[in-house]
Amino acid sequence: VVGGTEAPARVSPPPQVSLQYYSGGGWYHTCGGSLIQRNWVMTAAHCVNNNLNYRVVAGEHNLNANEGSEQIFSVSKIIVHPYWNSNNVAAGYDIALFRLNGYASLNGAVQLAVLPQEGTILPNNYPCYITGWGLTRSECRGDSGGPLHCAVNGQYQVHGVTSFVSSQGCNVLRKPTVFTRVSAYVSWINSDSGRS
Ligand SMILES: CC(C)C[C@H](NC(=O)[C@H](CCCC[NH3+])NC(=O)C(F)(F)F)C(=O)Nc1ccc(C(C)C)cc1
Repeated sequence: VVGGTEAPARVSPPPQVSLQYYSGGGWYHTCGGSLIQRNWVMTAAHCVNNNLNYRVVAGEHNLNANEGSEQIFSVSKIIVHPYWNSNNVAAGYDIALFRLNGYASLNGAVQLAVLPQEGTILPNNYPCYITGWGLTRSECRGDSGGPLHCAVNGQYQVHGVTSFVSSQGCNVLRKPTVFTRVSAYVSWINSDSGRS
């Protein structure tokens, strides 16, 4: 995130998770995600590389410190939207679901995302914010897949999944960040993640 501020610890705990991959003996943050059920995470399809071994960390605040609130899960299943085409991010469908090998405990640091009503489109200039551990200067890489939080009737909902920015970088005039509109995928999410 460019021009952001550190999240107030433990205040309105976001459903933000860190998606990490294993390489050369260590785990690396690669994308954000949102906890949508105790054992399901929603992220961007462009975050998925089938050659990588992933884990999900919920209750993460400082990536480089163990703060005691972290809950770490391996991933038992990855569902990428069937229409996702990695050669055409502009076409959309940049959304994927990770099933966790366990159930997150919900507490002060770990909460579920509230998804919007199917089809909801917020008015222009509606105030929303993004969270993530992405880079804060050159690119914003690492924020991909993370949540766009918008308050509706006093309740924060995850309306977007961070998808892409201009190839000139993250904070370019007249080149807005593009999010996958979650409300267009609510039935797909509910059917694939076994939600009622
Ligand atoms: C150096 C970085 C900033 C390049 C930039 N990267 C991105 O936008 C990446 C991944 C995009 C998925 C497609 N591979 N996403 C992000 O950085 C995110 F904004 F999500 F955090 C990009 O590819 N942008 C892009 C890609 C395709 C288009 C088509 C619409 C032409 C436009 C911009």
